[in-house]
Amino acid sequence: MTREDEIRGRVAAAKTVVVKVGSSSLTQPSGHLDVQKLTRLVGAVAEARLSGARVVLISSGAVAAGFGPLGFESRPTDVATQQATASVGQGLLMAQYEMAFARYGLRVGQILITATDTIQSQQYRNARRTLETLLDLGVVPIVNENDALASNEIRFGDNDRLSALMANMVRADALVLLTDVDGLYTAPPKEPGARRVSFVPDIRTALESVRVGGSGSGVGTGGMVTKLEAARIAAVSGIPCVLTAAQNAGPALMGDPVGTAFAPIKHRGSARRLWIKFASQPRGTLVADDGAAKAVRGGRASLLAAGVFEVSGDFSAGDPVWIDNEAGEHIARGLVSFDSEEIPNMLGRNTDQLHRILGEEYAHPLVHRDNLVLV
Ligand SMILES: Nc1ncnc2c1ncn2[C@@H]1O[C@H](COP(=O)(O)OP(=O)(O)O)[C@@H](O)[C@H]1O
Ligand SMILES: N[C@@H](CCC(=O)OP(=O)(O)O)C(=O)O
Repeated sequence: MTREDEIRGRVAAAKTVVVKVGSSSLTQPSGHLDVQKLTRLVGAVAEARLSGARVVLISSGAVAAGFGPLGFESRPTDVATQQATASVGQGLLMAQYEMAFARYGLRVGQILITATDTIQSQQYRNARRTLETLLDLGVVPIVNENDALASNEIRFGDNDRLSALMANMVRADALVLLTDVDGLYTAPPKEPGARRVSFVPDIRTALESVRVGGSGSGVGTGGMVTKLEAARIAAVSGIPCVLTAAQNAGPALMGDPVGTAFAPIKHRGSARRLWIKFASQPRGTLVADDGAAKAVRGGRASLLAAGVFEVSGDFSAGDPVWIDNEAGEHIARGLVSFDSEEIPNMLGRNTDQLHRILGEEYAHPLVHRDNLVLV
């Protein structure tokens, strides 16, 4: 058996699988929602579900479903109107999914998610618990970014990365990315001579032999760039990934050699840490002295106030921050345990001093090692 066959086999045997479908696979050429395409996709997902897999569907398409009913000729371009359109379209999109899955006797549940909602450990655990419970109940969770509320800077930006993060969160055995091309090509598919790549053994070196571009459809957002990012997040999370056209959803889920398969390059790491690494948008910086930087780089140390001499940014306890070294290089990111105003008083003080001068609640690391990832 080749390595590719093994990866395809793992996708077919997945107990939990995350399937992501992009706007370009759910829309007509005009950009409006294409109910037939959605219905066909649901057929493939329902079949996997009814054969025993737990399936999470990450679906774009809220803006596509909303702009027609609002009387717009085309997809709006300004953020506020896009967000309002998504708010209208999300309900319409879910109504179509509910109807389509009901034909198979399946229930769906909606989850709308934003980066900031899920970066703090409490919310992360809540999201994870809700997803697990939905899956235990046999429901197909349908996830989209919370477009109506997410502000531009903190958006995941597209659903590709979100799908890989969700695959992590639910500890999926496979990720299937569905789009409007039948796989990764050696160059943007419109270019003459571009060929489909059927297997990527190591995503870290894939970009040496392929050229990727942005969205070709005008309705998608990330193009192949964000799909490869998603495949990379999956690969470093130990999750096999297949990228193919939405029409191939059924065969892809059954392990047939369609699209592009990406091999995982690591065993499964800590899902929580990967989430911090890939989903967080740091809101400030703690500058560590040489000793603390070395300890953090070593991999198992928390960042103590004693080893930090500078803080910048405006953040609250639980927010993500950069940890920089004295040369100003980012060495790690982590979730900080104190508000930015509390930290100046703590800098350079050891745990005893913090306890004595500021009180017990300050005698803790600025960033606990469980909430810290190296970059
Ligand atoms: N090397 C490549 N291989 C395949 N597709 C590519 C490549 N470079 C750019 N693309 C473009 O990426 C598009 C898919 O991304 P996108 O439109 O964002 O889809 P979705 O809405 O499914 O997220 C394809 O239609 C294609 O035009
Ligand atoms: N969340 C947005 C879509 C984001 C988007 O276009 O993503 P994608 O088509 O996956 O590149 C929506 O539902 O319209």
